[in-house]
Amino acid sequence: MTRTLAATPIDRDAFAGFGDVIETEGAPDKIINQGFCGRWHDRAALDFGDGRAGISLFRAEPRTLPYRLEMVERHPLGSQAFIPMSLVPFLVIVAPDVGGRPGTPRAYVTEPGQAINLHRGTWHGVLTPLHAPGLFAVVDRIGAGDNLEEHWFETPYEVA
Ligand SMILES: NC(=O)N[C@@H](O)C(=O)O
Ligand code: NI
Repeated sequence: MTRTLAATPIDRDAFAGFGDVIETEGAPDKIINQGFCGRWHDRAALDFGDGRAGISLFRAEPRTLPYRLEMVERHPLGSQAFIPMSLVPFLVIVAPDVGGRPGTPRAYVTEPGQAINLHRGTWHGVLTPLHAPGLFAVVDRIGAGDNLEEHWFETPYEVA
């Protein structure tokens, strides 16, 4: 048995309680490099607590919809940003915290060129590409301590 969860286009305001949508939206904050480059400056709330920032590369198998969501996780000690290395959409699943457990998840699909940053402690599905090559830069906390808490749903969701 599963529960259905509809994926919708990601909305910056709806996502704000969970994280940041990182994109070249509107005019750049600065024009740099002799006018050849626009800078959309400081677009995510990064938080690494007592650790440090790390950049890792993830190559994840693309998934297809409907996607079976069995687990969400959270990183209590730091934020985590998913930055696709190709201009393709990916699936982002987050959930509110309800008394230390995830509430009803929300599923979003990004636009090509968008990246996301999950705020510290946000319940989320693991990195979920929808298209090859599934290559992402991930900016998250490097440091001591247990920075991973998982929650396995008794009844999985079918994300479509
Ligand atoms: N485990 C790991 O490094 N990645 C997860 O945190 C994830 O959200 O994909
Ligand atoms: Ni994670």
